[in-house]
Amino acid sequence: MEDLLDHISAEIYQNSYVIVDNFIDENFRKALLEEQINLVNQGKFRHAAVGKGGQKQVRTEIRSDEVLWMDADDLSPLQASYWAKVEEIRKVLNQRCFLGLRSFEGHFARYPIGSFYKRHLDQFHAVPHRVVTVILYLNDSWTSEDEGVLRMYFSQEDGSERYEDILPLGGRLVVFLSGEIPHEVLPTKKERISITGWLRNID
Ligand SMILES: O=C(O)CCC(=O)C(=O)O
Ligand SMILES: [Fe+2]
Repeated sequence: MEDLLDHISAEIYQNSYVIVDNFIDENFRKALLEEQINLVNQGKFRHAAVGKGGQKQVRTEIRSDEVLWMDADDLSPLQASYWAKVEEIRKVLNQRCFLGLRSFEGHFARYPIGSFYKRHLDQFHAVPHRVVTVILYLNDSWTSEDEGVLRMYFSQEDGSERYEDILPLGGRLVVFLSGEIPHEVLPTKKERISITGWLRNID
């Protein structure tokens, strides 16, 4: 974990994003996935909203995933174990990148077949406190035919833009600066399961 934390902080510092494969081992991934599927089956997931506070609304033309927010005071042992790993990332990013990260918030996400999340930034006027986005994919298998990629956009020095498509491979962790990298989830052809969270500069 030490080397990995070094790697994550160095990449965030230099490139504003990092992708780590096999961030969790297969047994842990399968257990988290099973727990999440049970919660889905219990009807606990809701259409995700966009915006914040009074502005919050379900806009399925912008995002059509379903989410369940994690309750920091009521985490299952598996969730607590993932939370602890994110806590390590939070600390190393503060030490090496001076990001002043104070807390984490996160939700489970389920993208049913055909769902997507249009291009956006995770940090904007309504949610200014999200500094670092942390996504963990839990899917059993994924190929390019399943689509549903995370597309991240990068502006280049000549003013043009390039993008990179990231498959939501199980065990893969994606970390990036919430206010710097516009991204979207392209329509998925297979149910797509993940945990998305944000390290914030408030408590
Ligand atoms: O699941 C993903 O790949 C990205 C999700 C996302 O952009 C978000 O929830 O803000
Ligand atoms: Fe996002």
